[in-house]
Amino acid sequence: MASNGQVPQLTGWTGSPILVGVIGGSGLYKLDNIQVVAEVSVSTPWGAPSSPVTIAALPSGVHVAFLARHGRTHSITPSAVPALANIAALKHLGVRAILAFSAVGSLREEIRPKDFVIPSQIIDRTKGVRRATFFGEGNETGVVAHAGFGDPFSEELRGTVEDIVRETLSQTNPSVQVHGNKTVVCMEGPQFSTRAESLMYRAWGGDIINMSVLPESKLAREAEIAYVLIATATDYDAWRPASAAVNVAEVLESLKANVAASQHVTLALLDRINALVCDDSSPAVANIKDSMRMAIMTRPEFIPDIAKENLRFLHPWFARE
Ligand SMILES: CSC[C@H]1O[C@H](OP(=O)(O)O)[C@H](O)[C@@H]1O
Ligand SMILES: Nc1ncnc2[nH]cnc12
Repeated sequence: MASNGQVPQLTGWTGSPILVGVIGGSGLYKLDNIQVVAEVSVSTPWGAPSSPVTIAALPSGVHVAFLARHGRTHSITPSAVPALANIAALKHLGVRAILAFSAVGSLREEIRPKDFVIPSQIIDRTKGVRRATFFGEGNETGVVAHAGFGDPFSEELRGTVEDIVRETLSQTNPSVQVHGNKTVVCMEGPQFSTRAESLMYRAWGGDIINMSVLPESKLAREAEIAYVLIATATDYDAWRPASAAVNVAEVLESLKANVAASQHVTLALLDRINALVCDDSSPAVANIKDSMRMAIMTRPEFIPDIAKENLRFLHPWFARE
């Protein structure tokens, strides 16, 4: 913070690369108890992110980045989140790992409202209205890439995040349970599901449901960023016959406690995840780095210059081939 108490507003970041980014979901619009050192308005070839990126300094001196998915005033619908700009902005700052928070509905009795879930799989129920790739659309028409997405979350970080979340909450929020290896259904929204849909998602093997993990996680994969979802349950969606179907009032009731717990969890995670990704040879970094080079089908001489120029924002190696 500047000596006049104002946070410097920047248009770019010239400090050392920021390795860990946090995307805050519903209710989580800022990080508490971490010193904010700057706010950066990053402009990307895919437009402006949902909010300026807050740069914060941990007591260790490590810098981290924070972005509010729906904007700081929650004014962006799930379908309209500028996910390409959000991921590109974080990548441009140097981010190698994203911890993405999300409020979710529970499709299982044992996942109770206020519990935390670190999922391992996704079922896509979005409706094709969200641009879901950096390759082959918009100014990037003419370059085709197929990223691997069989394991949609970082397999190298997911278990560690789950352990740290469990360890932290056992001290700060002992009644909260932490669930791993679950499947998140991502629906379009903004309306919640019908009871029939909710029952169908259970039959498909869905454990939790949100409106946000796609295309965010796909774009992170294309940006070669390790991505982990930290889901906090707010409700039982619409599948329980004897209970009212989910509504916003019910979500808000759990959200306050979930956000307070998420702040504890974030503080505990940031230094440790940063330590895991600061080494180039760590599996979390090495296993994803350059993965997109192998995923591009179009020969470099056929890729339009504008596409190369834009994609260089994400992958500096791109236009030089
Ligand atoms: C407020 S209920 C529906 C809304 O909440 C979740 O948002 P986020 O993932 O950003 O926490 C869910 O995905 C919906 O967008
Ligand atoms: N039941 C639900 N469906 C979709 N997104 C949600 N976010 C929180 N609860 C949800």
